[in-house]
Amino acid sequence: MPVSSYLHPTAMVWDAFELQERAYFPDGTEVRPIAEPPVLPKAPAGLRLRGVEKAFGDNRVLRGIDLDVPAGQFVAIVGKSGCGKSTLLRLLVGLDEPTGGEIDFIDDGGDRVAPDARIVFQEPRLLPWFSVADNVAVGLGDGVPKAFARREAELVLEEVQLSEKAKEWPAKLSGGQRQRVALARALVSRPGLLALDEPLGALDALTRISMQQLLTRVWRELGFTAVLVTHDVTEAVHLADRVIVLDEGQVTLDLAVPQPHPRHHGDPELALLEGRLLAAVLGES
Ligand SMILES: Nc1ncnc2c1ncn2[C@@H]1O[C@H](COP(=O)(O)OP(=O)(O)OP(=O)(O)O)[C@@H](O)[C@H]1O
Repeated sequence: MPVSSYLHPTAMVWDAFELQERAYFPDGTEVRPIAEPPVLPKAPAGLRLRGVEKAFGDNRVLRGIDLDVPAGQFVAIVGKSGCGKSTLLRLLVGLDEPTGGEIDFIDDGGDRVAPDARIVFQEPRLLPWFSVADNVAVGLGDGVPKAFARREAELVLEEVQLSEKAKEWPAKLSGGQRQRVALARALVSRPGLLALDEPLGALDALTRISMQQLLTRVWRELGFTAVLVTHDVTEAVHLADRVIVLDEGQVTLDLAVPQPHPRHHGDPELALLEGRLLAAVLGES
């Protein structure tokens, strides 16, 4: 039996790439040596939440969330401090379990698919003893051949416009650049869903605007589903197709943002939406 013929085809391509050996698909055809490894093809993953609850002891943080997010949509979640935004995000990416209800990942046709999500936090959480490229490759997990991981890291660093820093140490980067590395690490496995927990919250105003533009571009190019938690309603309406307001663990407003990209600061229609959102967050509507 040909070596590796029991492996998943993608794994065989990795083998061929890493070991420069002959590898075969299950039908016996040889895997051609590849100069350029493929970017992992992934479809966006939509979400279906039904009656999602989360309690910490007596503290009922999420109280029956029902939500449908179509594959490829960009959703922002805003709300007062402590209303449960980060808790909801942690449930979506599997960092915590709901105490009630169901969370399903779905495809375009509404069929359930395997959970496939990554998260970016406010702090980049990079490994200081790894280069930028190696930090990004961490996002592919263990057991991936080094040469393949290196190439994928290079590709995604190009997407976040940081190729020239691939060999640099994280300590040598600016705050915005570190956050771009964290974004690249989350995207390198081409997740179906990207969760963003205040990822721009620690950046200065100008860097924040350029990161918003970068996020929009990367989302449009790669096509994943995005769920962004932010305190900033201006940021929410600039990035998202739809903004959800959470209050005491319940959805109190679900607002579409139909404006096409690129969106401009000072756009009066966006300002109107910001006003509605702010009123809802403050409980004035
Ligand atoms: N691991 C935990 N154990 C106990 N309580 C928790 C835990 N995580 C969150 N909470 C509680 O859940 C509530 C919601 O917290 P969460 O971090 O989701 O709010 P948030 O809306 O993201 O707030 P912020 O905008 O300030 O980040 C808070 O009362 C918090 O104390």
